[in-house]
Amino acid sequence: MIEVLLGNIYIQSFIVGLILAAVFFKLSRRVKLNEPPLAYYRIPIIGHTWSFLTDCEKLILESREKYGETFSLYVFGQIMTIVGKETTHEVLKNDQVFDFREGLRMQVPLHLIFKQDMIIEKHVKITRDFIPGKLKHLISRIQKNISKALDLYIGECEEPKVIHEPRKAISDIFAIPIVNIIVEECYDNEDILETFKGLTFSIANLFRIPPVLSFIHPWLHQQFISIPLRFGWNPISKYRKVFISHIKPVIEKRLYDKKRLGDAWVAPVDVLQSYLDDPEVTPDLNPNNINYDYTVYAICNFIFVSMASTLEFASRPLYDLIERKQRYWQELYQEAQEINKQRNRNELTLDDISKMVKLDSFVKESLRFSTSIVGLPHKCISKSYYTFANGYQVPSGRIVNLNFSDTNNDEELQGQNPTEFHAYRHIKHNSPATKLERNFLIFGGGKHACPGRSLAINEIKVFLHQILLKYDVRTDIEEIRPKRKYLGPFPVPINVDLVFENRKEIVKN
Ligand code: HEM
Repeated sequence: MIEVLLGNIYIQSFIVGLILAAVFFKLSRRVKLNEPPLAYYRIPIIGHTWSFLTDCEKLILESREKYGETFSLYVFGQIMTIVGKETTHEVLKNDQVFDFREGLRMQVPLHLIFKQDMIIEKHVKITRDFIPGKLKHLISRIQKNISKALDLYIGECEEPKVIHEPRKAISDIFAIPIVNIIVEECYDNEDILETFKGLTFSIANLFRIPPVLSFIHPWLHQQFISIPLRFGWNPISKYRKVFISHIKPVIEKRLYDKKRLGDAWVAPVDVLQSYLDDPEVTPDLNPNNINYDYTVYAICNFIFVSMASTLEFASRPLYDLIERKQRYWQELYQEAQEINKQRNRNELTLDDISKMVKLDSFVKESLRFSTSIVGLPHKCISKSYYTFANGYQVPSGRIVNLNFSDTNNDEELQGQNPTEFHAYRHIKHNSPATKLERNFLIFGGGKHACPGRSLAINEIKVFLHQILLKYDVRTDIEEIRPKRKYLGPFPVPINVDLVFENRKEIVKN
């Protein structure tokens, strides 16, 4: 019967008419938006993808010049909007409309890796409470651990010592203080160190998978990258066993000591303890009743967020310093020595570290130069569309990227010669590296700005301070920067051999 009906030409025309009417009705109800100009491209489907990957700097600069502050590009099968210095803060401040986590999810489904959104929320809260509240206490441990790690991975260099793959050595050095902050007892446990680093790199590598399927539809890429996770594979599963075998005895001992000593028990100051203090994880202080699954995912989330960015950016200031050795090394050494003398070579306090103003400004300038050309993808999550203050409108679901180079190259925001590395440009504005400002975007901005930034900056400063006092570092390679400056929008990491030698001049009190 149905076949007969469908075979009838009148019925067929009626069905096609209905479908067309439905499509027309839907389209006519869609509000016509005043979208940002879509930059011209020659090849359909490919759009701007090729130039975005091979010469992003030129593509962004030329599009900015031609179309103004806000424009769109067609990359990997979807339109992305790029906003410049005027609109960047509108995106960062408006977290009800522009969501960075959702933006990241389009690339890697972090919510499936860490299982629950709640873990991410709690993690952010714990970082916000823990880092500023405890940094004063942690700074002593950070110094001891960086010093130990330097001894371990660089050591005494009576004779010049070549460090091959310094990026790896620097990651190893930074992993030690970070692990110590997460689980105090485990910082020198090799299995745990390897687990923490392995986990960070496994998740970070997922971001490197090019979203080729997005050429057909972005949804397909998201499904493709989620398939292994939906079928039970998870980068965390690989490390779970080692993790639990080491963390479980630590948790059991803490709970046992707490019960035994009562008020006399001094709780360790670390991230694990912040989770153990949560009644959801440890409802009755019973070691047999710990929500280990939750603890593992929560700690893994902390590891990934704190390690991935710190390890990514930690080596850059050292390379910048070596590249500009003639100009800055001696001056920064003198500042380090002066502060060291004032403290009688005792451990530094946070106040002492904040007195390293030249080093701080140097680190800030180095990080300013480490930002990608465009980045921090935010997804527009408003119900139907959003209208920017400049009048342009973007539909819900649109990815909005920030044009960092527009902010970085602006003379009004950065001062004279913004494209040149000028280490002390931030001193006169009394603007330390941890301060969130319109001209410094590496830590984002608004309500979701990085809550771990004071930890990261202090670690980098302590690391450089100790290097300056102990070593003379050089490279025998003439051009340390790779020929190609950017890979897509990201700066190509520098990783040339470094030669360390003990500093000949003895530090005198
Ligand atoms: C040089 C090192 C670091 C860089 C460049 C960095 C950068 C960033 C950026 C750009 C964001 C997004 C900000 C936004 O949405 O506006 C962010 C968020 C975050 N960072 Fe960092 N970060 C670093 C180190 C750390 C460390 C060491 C921790 C933890 C101890 C940490 C914890 C977090 C958390 C929890 C968030 C999410 C905040 C939220 O969603 O409200 N970061 N970070």
